[in-house]
Amino acid sequence: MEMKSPPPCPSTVTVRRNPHRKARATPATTAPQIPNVPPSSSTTTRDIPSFPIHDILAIEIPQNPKPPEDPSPSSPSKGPISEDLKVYLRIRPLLLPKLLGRNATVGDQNPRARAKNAWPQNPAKKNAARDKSAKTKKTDEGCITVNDSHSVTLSPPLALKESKRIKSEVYEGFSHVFSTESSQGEVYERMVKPLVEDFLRGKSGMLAALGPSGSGKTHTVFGTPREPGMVPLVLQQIFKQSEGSGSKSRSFCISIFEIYSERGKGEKVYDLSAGGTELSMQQSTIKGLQEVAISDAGQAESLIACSMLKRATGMTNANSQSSRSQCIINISSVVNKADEVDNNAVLTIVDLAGAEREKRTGNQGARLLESNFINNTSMVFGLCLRSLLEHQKNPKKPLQKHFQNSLLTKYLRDYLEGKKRMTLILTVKEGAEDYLDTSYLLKQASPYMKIKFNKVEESSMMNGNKRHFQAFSRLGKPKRMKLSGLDAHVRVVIAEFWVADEFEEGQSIVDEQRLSEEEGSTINRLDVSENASIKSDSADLAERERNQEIMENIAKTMWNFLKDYKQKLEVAESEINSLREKLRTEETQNLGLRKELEDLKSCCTCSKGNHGETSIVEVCTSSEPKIGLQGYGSSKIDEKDEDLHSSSLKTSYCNTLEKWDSSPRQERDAFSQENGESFSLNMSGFERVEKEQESNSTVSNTEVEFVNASCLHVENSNQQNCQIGDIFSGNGHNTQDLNDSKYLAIKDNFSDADIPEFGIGYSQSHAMVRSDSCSSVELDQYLTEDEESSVLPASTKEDVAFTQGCSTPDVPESELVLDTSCRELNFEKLNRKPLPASSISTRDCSALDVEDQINKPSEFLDLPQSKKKDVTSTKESDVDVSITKESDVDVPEIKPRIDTSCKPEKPKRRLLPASSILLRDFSTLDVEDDVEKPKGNRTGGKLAADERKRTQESSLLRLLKSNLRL
Ligand SMILES: Nc1ncnc2c1ncn2[C@@H]1O[C@H](COP(=O)(O)OP(=O)(O)OP(=O)(O)O)[C@@H](O)[C@H]1O
Repeated sequence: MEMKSPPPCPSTVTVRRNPHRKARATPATTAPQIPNVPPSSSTTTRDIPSFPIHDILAIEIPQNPKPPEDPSPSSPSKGPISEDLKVYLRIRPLLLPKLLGRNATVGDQNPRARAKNAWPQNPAKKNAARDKSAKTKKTDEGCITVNDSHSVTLSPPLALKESKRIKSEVYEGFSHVFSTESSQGEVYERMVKPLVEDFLRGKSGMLAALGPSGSGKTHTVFGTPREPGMVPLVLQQIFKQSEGSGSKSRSFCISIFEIYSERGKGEKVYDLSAGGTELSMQQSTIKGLQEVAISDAGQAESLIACSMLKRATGMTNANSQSSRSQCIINISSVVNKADEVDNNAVLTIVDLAGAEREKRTGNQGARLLESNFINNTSMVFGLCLRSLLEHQKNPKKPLQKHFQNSLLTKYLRDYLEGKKRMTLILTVKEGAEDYLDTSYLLKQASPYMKIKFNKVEESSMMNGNKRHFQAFSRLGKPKRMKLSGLDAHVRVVIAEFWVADEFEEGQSIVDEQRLSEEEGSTINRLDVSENASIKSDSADLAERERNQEIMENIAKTMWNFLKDYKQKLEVAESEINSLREKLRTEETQNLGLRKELEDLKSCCTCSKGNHGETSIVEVCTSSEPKIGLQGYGSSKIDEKDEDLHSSSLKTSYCNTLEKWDSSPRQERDAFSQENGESFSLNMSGFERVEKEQESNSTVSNTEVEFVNASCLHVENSNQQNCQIGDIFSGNGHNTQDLNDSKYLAIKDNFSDADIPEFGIGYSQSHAMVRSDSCSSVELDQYLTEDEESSVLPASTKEDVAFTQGCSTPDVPESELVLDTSCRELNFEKLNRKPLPASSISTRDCSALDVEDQINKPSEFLDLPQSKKKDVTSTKESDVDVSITKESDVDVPEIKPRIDTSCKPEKPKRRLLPASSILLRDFSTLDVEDDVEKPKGNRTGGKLAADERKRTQESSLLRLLKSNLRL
């Protein structure tokens, strides 16, 4: 064994304390220099321990606070006590030439151990090399010395010390410092074995190796066949312990993958197991990562060896086989028996790619890009731990999410956030040329020793399913946030999707978690049952994640659909509101129109009430025969009535016309002449009542449906007898155009031989002619009802509406409205003051003195017969003749109304046509006066005629009185 005397104590030593850095003189506490023991054989090294002078020195100087005792490998867990992050430090020894091999790079070679060139050399060069070797030997004495098992002293190289006056620094607080002489076994025993035991007890853990390139990370983790690393030793320990216990209830799986960035284009995950391909990472889960079940350590070692052959490595100036990727190994234990108390756990071992300095490695091109990725990952890893430390120191300081910046930190998120226990091993090189790398690492990593883990006593169930359980939490929160705007029904529907698929497992986990919190001992049994399904859960994890994505898509789709539907509903509602507004407006307008219509109707009704009443033209000189024409108001006109008037009257009209036409013209003329004065009312152009009503709503027109005579010719003698004339239908005396003009001729023939001829004709088809002009009927016969039949033709009797109540011959209730709006009256030849009926509107005539009416036409009677013809031949004179009878009380109220819209020429003399007598409200009528008062020229002064006249008057008086009694 090669013994080496301890190096001379430096005058001043800088001891680095975490977090304080204080340089102080520690002459007595010089870090014990671990003898540079050649790693010949581990067995030899263990058999012959080195001189314990360092331990003795460490004991004598108790100034430094004693680091926390490392838990005994065999000591059980002390429960959920907060533990500090364990940080170990391993110092790689300077490699001997024989260990480096022929292919060793310059960086790997120790100048002292460099193989000499077998060929003879130039003496000058040989001397120069000797000098250089001597100088290098001086500088490579080492920059780091182990003070004790928990502290080291980092001494800058002489050049730096002289030039930059950098002082030595003491770094203490490590869980353990493995000197260059420490073997793999020792490292395992002190550092990894506690993790393995916890792992076998169901505690998950992680071991991560950090350090500069070539510092021995890979060597520590994987080792060599001769010096197996931590992974092989873990596997050996696992199977050894399992075999020792004789229990086959536990099975183990191993998975290995790497995170690599080729040429710095991005991080990728590769499965390093057999048949492994590129993988993808979602959140903290590697999708498709193979877990290979292992049954013994040899199988596992061969598997790891094969995996390491696939790992990305490269040659740099710092390391001939420099790792270019982050390698992660997961060893999981699965408990097969339900009654097994032990828990399931995962032990993760991470071999990080070493940080590199460009000057040191000399990387260029793709290698330099890899260096950037490696350094970036190391930096992110350190930032996460620093953030965790600061967060633990000051809880108000939020925990930064640096883990998002690299896949490695994403995968190790739970560890980097202090949720799982983690162990770090820092590897450094003792060479002086590695001072900067070592110093940088120690400065950065030494504070991590203050990191604490408060919840390391998690159950295996929680460990194994925590991520799974958190996945449920992460699954639910964002969806519920998104679905917060949905109504309850949709939420229920979506929740059913979740519940149906995932709630069963989640609920069981939740229940068991609750039980684990409430019942500490019972949780293990539940864990056993849960652990039985852990393997299937992990196998179904990908499927559940896929279901999760599907459900998220469904939720998004439903959300978008409901959003669009809501918008459409809003639009529809707005349209409905607008339509409602329009409807209200229309209703208000409609109401207004209705009111206006009602007003108009009421006005019309009033007018109709005044004028639309049943009008009856009853012209009779005695009770029988009576010729009455009933007219209806506009509202009461129907086809029946129309037919009545049209057909019946037409018949009579035609008959009359026949009679009239058949009579010789001379006779007619003679008749007119014989009757002396007569007046004619020329009424023409009456339209149907309905048309008139529609056109101008002239009530008077509507009331005279049946009296649409173009001309009303009343021939009246000067006799004072009631004039019961003939209403001749025809175009005046000319009967050529019967439709256009008609005559209403009331002829009062006072001669006994003469029979009053009464004819009413109205335009077009409605014509009524009661004419007996050609026949003479005695007045007695006329007045006698029995004789009526003989006087009146059958047709006439049928066609004419009789009003039985009217016994007063000359006092019928009638209303004569003469509309002269379109009347064309020819009064040019009216020299004898004829009073045309058309010129008289009886509508608003409140009263009319019958006497005057009877008396005044006397002048008209003086007209020559030719003049009369001219007057009565006027065509198209619109005359409203309304003859209304409301009561049989003979109080004639003649309401002549003259529509002056056309302002016809006012007749010089008023003639009182029979049609102008408004019998409506005819309250009083003094027949005697009527008989007596008529003035006019009597054409004949025969005594016999007077006698008959008196007889006639007396008869009429009797008749009138009888009617009045009725
Ligand atoms: N403790 C040790 N004892 C003996 N040899 C060691 C020790 N540590 C490392 N080595 C050797 O040093 C060389 C580099 O070690 P290693 O490859 O493990 O460094 P590294 O930190 O992994 O480098 P990189 O980060 O570049 O991968 C290897 O040849 C290895 O055998």
